[in-house]
Amino acid sequence: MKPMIRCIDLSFGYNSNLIIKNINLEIKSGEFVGIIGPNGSGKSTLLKLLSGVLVPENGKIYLNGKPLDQIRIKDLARQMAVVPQNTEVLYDFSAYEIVAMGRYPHQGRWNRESIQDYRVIRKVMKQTGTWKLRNQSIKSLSGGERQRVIIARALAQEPQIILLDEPTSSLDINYQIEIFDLLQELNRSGKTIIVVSHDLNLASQYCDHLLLISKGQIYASGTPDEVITVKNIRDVYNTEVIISRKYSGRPYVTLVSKRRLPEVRKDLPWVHLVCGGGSGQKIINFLLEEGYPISGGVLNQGDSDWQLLVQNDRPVVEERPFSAILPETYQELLERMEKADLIIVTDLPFGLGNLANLKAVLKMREAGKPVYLLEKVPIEKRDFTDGKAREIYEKLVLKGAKVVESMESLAVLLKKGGSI
Ligand SMILES: Nc1ncnc2c1ncn2[C@@H]1O[C@H](COP(=O)(O)OP(=O)(O)OP(=O)(O)O)[C@@H](O)[C@H]1O
Repeated sequence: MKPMIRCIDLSFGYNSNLIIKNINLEIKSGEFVGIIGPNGSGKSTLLKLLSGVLVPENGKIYLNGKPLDQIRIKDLARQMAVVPQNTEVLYDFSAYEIVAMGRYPHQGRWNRESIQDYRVIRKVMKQTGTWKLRNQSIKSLSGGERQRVIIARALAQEPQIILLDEPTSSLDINYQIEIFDLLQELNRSGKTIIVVSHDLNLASQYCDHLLLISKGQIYASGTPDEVITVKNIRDVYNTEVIISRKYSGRPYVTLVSKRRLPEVRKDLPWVHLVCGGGSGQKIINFLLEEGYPISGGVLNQGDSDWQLLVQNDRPVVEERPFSAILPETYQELLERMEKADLIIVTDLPFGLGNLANLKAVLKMREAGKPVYLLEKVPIEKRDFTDGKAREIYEKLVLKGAKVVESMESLAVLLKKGGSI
């Protein structure tokens, strides 16, 4: 599919100061794109270039294959609507009148409002929950209500694309969620949404694609999982964070004061985790927040536990997606496990592809390394190796590996020092 928006070598500066430097990007129809980045990195400037408010110094922008600078203003407004950062309205219009202004690209110079205009205005005001506010003065509305009216005005243009510059910046958390829910609904109904946001967690939760801007360039572009990583945030914001995936399944950023950063604490034992398929999420979150030095693996690239460890910059012994553990990876695993002070095995399913993990754990236990088996789901229910996994598991228990039934009791044991 052809991109809806395409930027080639885009550069722009106010005066002689280059703010946007050689940006190349493509946005497809139906995408929900978030533009994130620190203050002054150029997010609003990029949005203004995309909407044609600013003209690039160099490079080209195409909208549906046509150069943006060759599209007449009214035609552009039928395809693209903008919700600017400052939605302060100076005049005392009613909410209805504000939304009606969005119909201008569909009206001739002297045209009055038609039945069709009225129908669209009513539809978009109902869609945004603002119809009941239609006779109220825009000045009398709360920030959240006013923002929804401004979004309704954008929708009244009946555009394919809506660009929004920090639409939730002055809103409380309730309205923030409400606005992003509304954007999601609009996106699901087919609109392409491009939103600048300072809120990494809202952007991560709602957007399919993120552009992380740093010093006028795209530092990272991809899914929230690809972009929201400890390393990217450290590099671009110069800030330490912990990334977890507690509720939505999307990366969630927790800010950590540099003073109490639980960066790998040297006084805590090194924990190696054998996990996979999300079975390690809770324990990884706990260990990261407590500052344990941790590693994991063997994990297949792309696995959710692999993702969480990699996003948090922790060492992982990895294998290609869907590939079984190869002999050289097994060797690497043994070396990694040898360095650890203890090993935790979560209640992951075992198949022939990852059975070598369990073999390595047994080898370590035989050499005296403490091993904890976190077992909420019994091994019989997750053994897909015709009993081979169960056999190793039983040997492990015989050799003194400790079976722990809940994350909470494991946490208590670890706090006591973790030795068996
Ligand atoms: N009209 C202007 N004239 C001169 N410089 C400007 C103008 N608008 C923005 N700038 C400068 O361009 C740089 C990028 O600004 P921009 O508003 O695009 O950043 P941003 O990433 O949206 O920032 P923020 O998150 O603080 O809103 C900043 O250094 C800013 O001071």
